[in-house]
Amino acid sequence: MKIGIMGGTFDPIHIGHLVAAETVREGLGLDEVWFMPSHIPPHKAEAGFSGEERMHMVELAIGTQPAFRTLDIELRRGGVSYTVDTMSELAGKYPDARFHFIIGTDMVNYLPKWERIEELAGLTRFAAVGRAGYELDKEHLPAAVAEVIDYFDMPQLELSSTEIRGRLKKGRSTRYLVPEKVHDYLQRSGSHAAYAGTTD
Ligand SMILES: Nc1ncnc2c1ncn2[C@@H]1O[C@H](COP(=O)(O)OP(=O)(O)OP(=O)(O)O)[C@@H](O)[C@H]1O
Ligand SMILES: O=C(O)c1ccc[n+]([C@@H]2O[C@H](COP(=O)([O-])O)[C@@H](O)[C@H]2O)c1
Repeated sequence: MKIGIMGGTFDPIHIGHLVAAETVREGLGLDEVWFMPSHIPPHKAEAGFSGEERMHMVELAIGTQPAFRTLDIELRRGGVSYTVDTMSELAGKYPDARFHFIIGTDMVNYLPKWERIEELAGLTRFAAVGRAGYELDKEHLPAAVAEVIDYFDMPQLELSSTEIRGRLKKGRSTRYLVPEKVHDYLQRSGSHAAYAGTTD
């Protein structure tokens, strides 16, 4: 089995995440992509939506693609979600699977700062998808890391969860930027009000 792991904070999930996952699924001929919300992201502020809410929105978002699944391993483990801990747990649980961890090119230059990155590079390959404004730059990476990165072009979507949260805060529309069911959930859950006091 060839499995893509789409890790993220998903605060909330948006169409950029889905296009990234679909691009790599097709490009590598993956059997499945597992969407994995982090508990506490290693290098950024804690999410505004709870883990339960973020997972629920991921479920709503991936509903119609049979190759997409959710993975709650990091939410269940708790604490800071270091990818190396997750991938070594997955390697033990699924010895026959080959994993491809999907990241935007914004994350690539930053890989050397990831927890125990050389160990992680022995546990998974990375599939980097083009993110608007970020060129892939493998030259500054340690060889062991550069070797395990595959690159895929995707339509550039200049979109982030930060943009979605900003819109929610201002009461602006998020329709079409997130899947319809996520949009409806955000409307119903009163998240405009929930985000009114946050700072980003
Ligand atoms: N528009 C996009 N195009 C390509 N990749 C993306 C896009 N948005 C996010 N990603 C990638 O998806 C993964 C998970 O992203 P994450 O959940 O942190 O979303 P984000 O939009 O970057 O969030 P935030 O704005 O809160 O930092 C990361 O590897 C990120 O690079
Ligand atoms: O393990 C690390 O040190 C590490 C550092 C930064 C990001 N990650 C993972 O990369 C994925 C995308 O991160 P983020 O912060 O954009 O949500 C998510 O699964 C994070 O847990 C992992």
